Amino acid sequence: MSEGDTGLWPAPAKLNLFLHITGRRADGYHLLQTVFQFLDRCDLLRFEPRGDSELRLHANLPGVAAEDNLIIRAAQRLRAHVGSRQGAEIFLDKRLPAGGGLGGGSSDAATTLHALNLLWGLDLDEDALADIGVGLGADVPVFVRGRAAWAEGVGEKLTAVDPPEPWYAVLVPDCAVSTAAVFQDPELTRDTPPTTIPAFSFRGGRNDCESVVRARFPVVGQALDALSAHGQARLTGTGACVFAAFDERESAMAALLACERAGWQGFVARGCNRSPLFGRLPINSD
Ligand SMILES: C[C@@](CO)(OP(=O)(O)O)[C@H](O)COP(=O)(O)OP(=O)(O)OC[C@H]1O[C@@H](n2ccc(N)nc2=O)[C@H](O)[C@@H]1O
Ligand SMILES: Nc1ncnc2c1ncn2[C@@H]1O[C@H](COP(=O)(O)OP(=O)(O)O)[C@@H](O)[C@H]1O
Repeated sequence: MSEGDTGLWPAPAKLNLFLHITGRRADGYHLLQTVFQFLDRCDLLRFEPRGDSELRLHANLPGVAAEDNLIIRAAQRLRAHVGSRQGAEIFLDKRLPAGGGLGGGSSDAATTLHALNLLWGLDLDEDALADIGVGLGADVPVFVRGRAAWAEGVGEKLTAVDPPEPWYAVLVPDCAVSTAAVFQDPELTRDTPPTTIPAFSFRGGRNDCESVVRARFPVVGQALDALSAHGQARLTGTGACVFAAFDERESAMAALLACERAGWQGFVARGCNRSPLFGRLPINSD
């Protein structure tokens, strides 16, 4: 798929600018406070109608069966919600690392909900799509709504915010971090006192998962240390990706190049408070 193809739908990455764990629900899920901001780095999807009820996925994502892919699961939930049996041919050009804390799977699901809502003429509003999305994962609603957000609860209670939109150098350590394993670790900090939006500085911020991830996945700690030589390095989500913010693209590129010379892989991307998906959608384009 080439980016000039007008039939392409972007599914952007996100960063967690900070992540505090403030408690735990009776069902074991953790209560969080976090800020989500999008990146202009995206997976690309294409959707074509079918004359039958088949949902077919063509994806360059080895290791994830089509029926487990959040794209197919999103399409099935959407159909179940409206009682439709419409089919689709779906193409995924996976560009974001999977399982890196960049939310690519959740973002693919959100883009699928918006695109099939349009393709199938369902006319569901954003609230309905976000409700369908939260059943797929706590991160899906923020991608459906497409606005940088302060998030609470398990990540589904969203308040739109407008942090600075810096350039980020992102390192992608060669390891997959299991979100469930991090949340099960007895050493995890679970009692950070809740803070408020006005009290929070969008420039800084701590990730409560960092010490557990450093202990379990030394390569992530090494990536944080490598990037720390150039800026304030943080973990996104439960990792494995780490990032640092820069005012200028050139500074982010210089940091990335220095890390690449030391053997790391990564990319530079711009922070966006409006999801790149909004450039594609006919709704909410105010
Ligand atoms: C913590 C975040 C921050 O963005 O991490 P990343 O996935 O982005 O790294 C996300 O909210 C993750 O959301 P998501 O990736 O959808 O997690 P899920 O699949 O719903 O949950 C995976 C497992 O993690 C644990 N879990 C997840 C979220 C949460 N608030 N509390 C939890 O305890 C649960 O054990 C759950 O079984
Ligand atoms: N479309 C998809 N893209 C990426 N991962 C997917 C997708 N569908 C299902 N998955 C599964 O979800 C897991 C988490 O994916 P992802 O959202 O990329 O990471 P994270 O939750 O760390 O931000 C992957 O390891 C993979 O097993």
